[in-house]
Amino acid sequence: AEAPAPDVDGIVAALNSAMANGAPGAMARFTGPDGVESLTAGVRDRATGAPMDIHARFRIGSVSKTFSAVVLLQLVDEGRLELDQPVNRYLPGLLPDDRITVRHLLTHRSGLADYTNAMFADTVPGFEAVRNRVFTYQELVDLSLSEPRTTEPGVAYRYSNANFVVVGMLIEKLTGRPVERAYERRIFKPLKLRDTSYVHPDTRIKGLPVRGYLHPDAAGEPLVDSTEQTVSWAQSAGAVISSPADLNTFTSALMRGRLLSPETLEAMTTVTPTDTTGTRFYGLGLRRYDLSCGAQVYGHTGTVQGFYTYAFSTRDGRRSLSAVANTSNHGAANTALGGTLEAAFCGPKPA
Ligand SMILES: C[C@@H](NC(=O)[C@@H](C)NC(=O)CCCC[C@H](NC(=O)C[NH3+])C(=O)[O-])C(=O)O
Repeated sequence: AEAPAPDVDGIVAALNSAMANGAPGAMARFTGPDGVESLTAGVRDRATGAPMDIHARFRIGSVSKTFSAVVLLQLVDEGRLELDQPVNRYLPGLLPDDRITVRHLLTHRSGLADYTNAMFADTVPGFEAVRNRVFTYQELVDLSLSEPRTTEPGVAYRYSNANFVVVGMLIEKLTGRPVERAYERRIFKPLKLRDTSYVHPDTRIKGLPVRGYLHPDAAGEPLVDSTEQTVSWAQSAGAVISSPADLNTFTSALMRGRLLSPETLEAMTTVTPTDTTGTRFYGLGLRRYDLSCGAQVYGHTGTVQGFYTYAFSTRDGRRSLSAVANTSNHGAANTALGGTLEAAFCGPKPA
């Protein structure tokens, strides 16, 4: 059946709802067979009042995990490593358990603890303590290993940033270059993602920035401008900067098979449930959301101080939606922004 046209009013309503729940601004960009819809609401800068701008750049958080997964899977396609081999075969002595495989990292089934839970237990103090820090990959792995494993390898899905820190270490070991070189040569340049960059540990967003605002835990406390930070606590798990159009291009090109072999893309999109709702799944560095109309969309969400992002595409790559709100730790705003997915991919709600 032909896909429904996007519900543009529904997308706008979701952006306004994100603002009603604490986001200074929000925007969404949909690409489909009938063209592009670019929608903005509110401001990208509270101090100047500059309106949200569809060409502005922002921190995409864990959508970076999909970029990292693509690079590692390209190395699998090139025969440089195998998914079911132990991580320790490629990074000798790194992990205390030889049973943890490369696939366990990409599926969040390694059991490596997520050090960000402790790091950001107190949102603003935690952020201020690390916003200008530069961590080595090893320091982040050590933070993870200082906490107990969360599952026996392969037994259960336990989301952890540590998994994609190790993915970054694998990329640098196998390519002999910093991870940003791999992103640039293998994804940014071939897809002409001119608004997309990996500038760690630089703290600035180059080009036209969306400024991000962090809500303190205590209600009523003023927002914190969290735009400038190293994101060194995440790196290959969350430090990419991009734009709505580049995220549309990336998710569509990925699903169209422009970045990986058919077999590896098939492996990437082979998912298991992440919860009991029957609508949320994870493959290899990739989420699948099953929407109310039956549409299945593939991509990732991203949470980094001051920014919440969705970047999803249909399996055929013909339709894609990217959306961002410039606040992060107001769950209601994040859920409201998620309404853009239903509106974009399912069309108007039946009357
Ligand atoms: C879950 C999300 N993961 C990511 O994007 C990664 C990079 N971010 C995190 O793990 C959250 C870090 C804390 C954010 C902070 N929260 C707190 O400080 C809570 N006390 C904030 O909301 O900005 C994803 O995969 O979609």
